[in-house]
Amino acid sequence: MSDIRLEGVSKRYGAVAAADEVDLAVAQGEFVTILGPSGSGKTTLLSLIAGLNRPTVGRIFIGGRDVTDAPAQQRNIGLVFQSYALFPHMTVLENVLFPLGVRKIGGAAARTQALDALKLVRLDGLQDRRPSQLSGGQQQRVALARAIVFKPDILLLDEPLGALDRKLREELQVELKQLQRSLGVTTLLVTHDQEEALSLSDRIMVLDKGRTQQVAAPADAYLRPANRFVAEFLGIANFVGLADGRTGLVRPERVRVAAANINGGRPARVVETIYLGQMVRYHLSLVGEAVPLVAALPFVGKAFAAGDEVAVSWDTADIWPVA
Ligand SMILES: Nc1ncnc2c1ncn2[C@@H]1O[C@H](COP(=O)(O)OP(=O)(O)OP(=O)(O)O)[C@@H](O)[C@H]1O
Repeated sequence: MSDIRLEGVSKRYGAVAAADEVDLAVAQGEFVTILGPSGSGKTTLLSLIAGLNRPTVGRIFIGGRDVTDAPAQQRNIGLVFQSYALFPHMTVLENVLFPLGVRKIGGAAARTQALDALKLVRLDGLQDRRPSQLSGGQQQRVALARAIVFKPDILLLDEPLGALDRKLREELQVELKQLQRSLGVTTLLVTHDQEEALSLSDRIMVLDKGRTQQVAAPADAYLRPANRFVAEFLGIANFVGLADGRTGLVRPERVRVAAANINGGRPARVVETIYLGQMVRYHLSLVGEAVPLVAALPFVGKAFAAGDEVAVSWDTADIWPVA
């Protein structure tokens, strides 16, 4: 049974369809990420599921129950936003106790539950501090503890790591994934960060202008995108002409680059070499066709330089036709 189900959900603001006939089924315990550019309707979808907003048409089901007209407080959902939205005058513990109080859970039981949640997000020992005495990453952990402390059926996360620097963000991504898996809580995450979506999720949903472009496992969407928009949104996309007149996608990791005089391939010139640490990225131009091409290869101590003539090739199995 699906834990979250959207059936033909639309949300219109005048002429703008922030959500446009969206269907989605999220399984119990699944981690689905909603990905799309700014204004594509990601936050709108979360707010409809949370009950902070009503769809113009369509139905929303949680745990098989039609909640389309149910108020937010009847949905047992944990929410985390990019702005931590902690209560500044309360301690960490009081912040985490808050949703329990709302649910009439108090006393020693509540305290134990809150301290357990703080332990899960690795904040044990900091319960008496105020939010202003915590780092951004710690504050977001408090927000996460507050969202899980009452054992929600569903966790909705709207750009929860958006305000953090890259390194901390990557650390918290791993923690978030582990926490989600250990709790087994059905989770919907909103992000505009492709890497975050690809690395964290069981499935991703790509949105554009309120419409679903694709719902698929990360590797599927990356290598077999439903259309050109998804291909370009999920990473660097090389488009090559196919013999039958169609266009094919080849991802940079699937492009081989060799010295020009070695075993065939198509002649190309290196336009730019970008060293990325473990990887090196070549911006290439196919000779005679002026077709730009990007290749990403593991860096093994030696790289081609701008101006070098090289030979590029790829396996036909690595080409995906796109509309
Ligand atoms: N209350 C509102 N009134 C009018 N239009 C709105 C309202 N809320 C959202 N919209 C519009 O709906 C569309 C989708 O907005 P939404 O915030 O869901 O996008 P998003 O993908 O979350 O964007 P971002 O990544 O920038 O947060 C946008 O065109 C936005 O301007």
